[in-house]
Amino acid sequence: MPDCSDIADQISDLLRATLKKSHASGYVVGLSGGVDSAVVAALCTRAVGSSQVLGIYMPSDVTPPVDGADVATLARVLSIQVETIPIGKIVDQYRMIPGFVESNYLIGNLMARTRMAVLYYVANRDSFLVCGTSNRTEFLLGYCTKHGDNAADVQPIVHLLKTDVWDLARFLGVPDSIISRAPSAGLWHGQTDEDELGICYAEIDAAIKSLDKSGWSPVSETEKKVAARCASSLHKQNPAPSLLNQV
Ligand SMILES: Nc1ncnc2c1ncn2[C@@H]1O[C@H](COP(=O)(O)OP(=O)(O)OC[C@H]2O[C@@H]([n+]3cccc(C(=O)O)c3)[C@H](O)[C@@H]2O)[C@@H](O)[C@H]1O
Ligand SMILES: Nc1ncnc2c1ncn2[C@@H]1O[C@H](COP(=O)(O)OP(=O)(O)OP(=O)(O)O)[C@@H](O)[C@H]1O
Ligand SMILES: [Mg+2]
Repeated sequence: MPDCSDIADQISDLLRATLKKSHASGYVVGLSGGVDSAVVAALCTRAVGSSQVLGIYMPSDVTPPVDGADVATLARVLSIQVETIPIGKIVDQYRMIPGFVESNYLIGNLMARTRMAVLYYVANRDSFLVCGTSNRTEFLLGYCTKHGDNAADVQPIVHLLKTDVWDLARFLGVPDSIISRAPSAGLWHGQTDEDELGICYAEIDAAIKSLDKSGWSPVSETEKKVAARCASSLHKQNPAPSLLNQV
């Protein structure tokens, strides 16, 4: 991977150019206490200044208090404003759907889409853009809620693997408590990315690098698993199939 300083400069250029072209007033970022959103908030601050960055912390009924503490530490370090918008009661309203089925999976995806709706509400309210936090590993694996946490106006770190995001976090001075925590979507108690995916990020990223080199011809079992997951979630990356181009 190129030098972190070059990467941060390139991303800052993208963020400045996107904001200028849009005539928007700043960036809104969903802050979870996790490393992806922390890195994105740090990059936005570096690019456009802390007064043009607004963090939104959206705890649910299953959010551990440590997340809020890490968000507060990050806000202090970056000197950015953070609004807390709890989503528990909003998500609860979905239970009024006739025949509602209670499951971590269904509620989890509703939470991710609720956070997306809140971020766009704030963007509309303040004439801001929603800054995305997807990294290349989760983008390729489709490890995200479609039209939920992957929905944004700009995706500054989507070309970086998760292991590269950790390097960039260290370079940017993201607090250690955030860098050292296990990645989690936080959609249910005890959820971690690596448990749900069944492979650790170091192995996934090594497989992606090897696939990049071989032109995506998988050899090892891990490469086969990763490639299969990527193939089955391509619909999350591509525009919805339509006949538009045939008109
Ligand atoms: N072939 C196809 N062509 C077009 N569309 C297709 C499709 N197959 C499914 N779909 C659509 O996609 C839907 C399934 O996708 P989706 O709704 O995303 O749901 P799905 O991929 O099943 O679940 C989301 C996964 O991402 C994880 N997640 C979510 C949010 C945040 C994070 C995080 O790391 O922070 C992780 C979550 O824990 C879960 O494992 C289907 O219900 C259908 O509407
Ligand atoms: N409690 C929350 N409050 C605000 N935004 C959230 C919350 N939970 C998730 N999000 C948003 O959803 C995004 C996707 O979550 P994801 O877990 O992939 O990233 P992360 O929490 O920043 O880092 P990590 O993957 O290491 O946990 C977050 O980056 C953030 O923008
Ligand atoms: Mg997280």
